[in-house]
Amino acid sequence: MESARADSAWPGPVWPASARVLPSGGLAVGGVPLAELADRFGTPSYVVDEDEVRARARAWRAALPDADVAYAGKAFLTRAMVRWVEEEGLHLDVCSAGELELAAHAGFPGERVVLHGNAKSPDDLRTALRLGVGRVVLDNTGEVARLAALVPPGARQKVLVRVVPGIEAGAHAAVRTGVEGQKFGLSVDGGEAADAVARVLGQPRLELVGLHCHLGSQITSVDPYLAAVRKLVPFLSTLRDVHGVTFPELDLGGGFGIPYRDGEPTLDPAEYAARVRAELALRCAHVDLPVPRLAVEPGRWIAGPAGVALYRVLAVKVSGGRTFVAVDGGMSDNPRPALYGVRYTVRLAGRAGAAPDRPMTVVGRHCEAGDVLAEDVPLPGDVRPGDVLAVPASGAYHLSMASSYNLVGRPPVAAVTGGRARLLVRRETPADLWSRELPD
Ligand SMILES: Cc1ncc(COP(=O)(O)O)c(C=O)c1O
Ligand SMILES: N[C@@H](CCCC[NH3+])C(=O)O
Repeated sequence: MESARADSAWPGPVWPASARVLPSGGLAVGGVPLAELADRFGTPSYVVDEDEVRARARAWRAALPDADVAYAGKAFLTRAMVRWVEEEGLHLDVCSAGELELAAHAGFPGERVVLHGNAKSPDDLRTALRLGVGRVVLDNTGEVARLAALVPPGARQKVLVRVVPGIEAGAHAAVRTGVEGQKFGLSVDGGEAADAVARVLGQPRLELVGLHCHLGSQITSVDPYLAAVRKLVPFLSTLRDVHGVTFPELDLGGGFGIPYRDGEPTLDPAEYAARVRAELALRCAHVDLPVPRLAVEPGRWIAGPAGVALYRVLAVKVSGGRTFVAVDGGMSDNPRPALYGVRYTVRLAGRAGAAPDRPMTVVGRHCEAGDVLAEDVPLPGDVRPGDVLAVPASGAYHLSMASSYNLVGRPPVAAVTGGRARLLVRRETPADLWSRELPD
């Protein structure tokens, strides 16, 4: 293998820190050339840089050593990922019995798991109790009695109540969960949150340890989190006045944004920690409340920048004055451009040094015109079938949102570290796809 060396101009912040341009012009991540990975594991495929995941998990632990940092598994979850975040001392946020079972199978301690969901099924709740999850976040009033009825006599389940602070934050309407009038949580202003708290306090088998809110996703400023503190601390003070109780925990959720293209902002954990801590201390002092222990739930911020998606170019054509580069994946492995209009960076993996001098539109192989991976991105004019394209910031909400559309099969995941690659998840095969069908 060629030895990797740094290049001054790029790779930039949208790539894993280990990304290097090799003397041949190829791009390597984790010490492994991406073109080599494309040959070995096929395309499309996802590559995840283990060291990047671990470094990002550590950045949150270092910023908030006295808080619980729960990795939001919905962003990207495999057994290896569960082990990495467990070893880095994180907690884990799950939102289904499936994610919970996977975490348990990978040996993640139940006590460090928090279960979310606006519509938890009886199976979700039973599995949570069976596996001994540390916290269940209640999201509707009906759930209070449903959960309490499942807790065995003599036991108590720790819970939080998810509240809606009425704060607008997040990159797209579909991922704004702190505003009124959407499906998550219980409104502070509307009185539903106070009602739920009263109900939980009336359930001897539930132990209410605090409030939870999650504002939304891809948030790049700390300001909305400060606004959440300013909203929730007075509410905690009212609850103390009404019920005579104070709660030891406050979970402010996740949503921390990352860059998808050069020059885009990211949220800095150290800045978040300093400003949120200061605001919390100040607001609690104002109303004479003990400062609760903080919890945060980064998903995208930890997994996103660690992932690179690889595609092989199948066709290049000019049509209607535009150049289309068609690849062997698409909206089945990355629905995010279609869902949220996200714009990605694209480079040639094998000829990374070639000047990206023409705007081209990278499209997938699926049966709809909206199957566009990257619109008008600069690529070298001589891009041709057989070239491998690398798309950074593909670690979060790619595999976890992949589908079997057109029975193309979901891509494999290869982990890289220290110049070695290993397959974590194999490619979904046609047999996997039709094996669930019953005989006629
Ligand atoms: C409750 C909760 N916590 C954490 C997250 C993680 O979000 P992100 O990946 O944007 O950090 C989500 C998803 O938005 C969520 O719903
Ligand atoms: N799935 C979204 C984010 C939603 C986060 C989960 N609550 C994305 O791809 O950006």
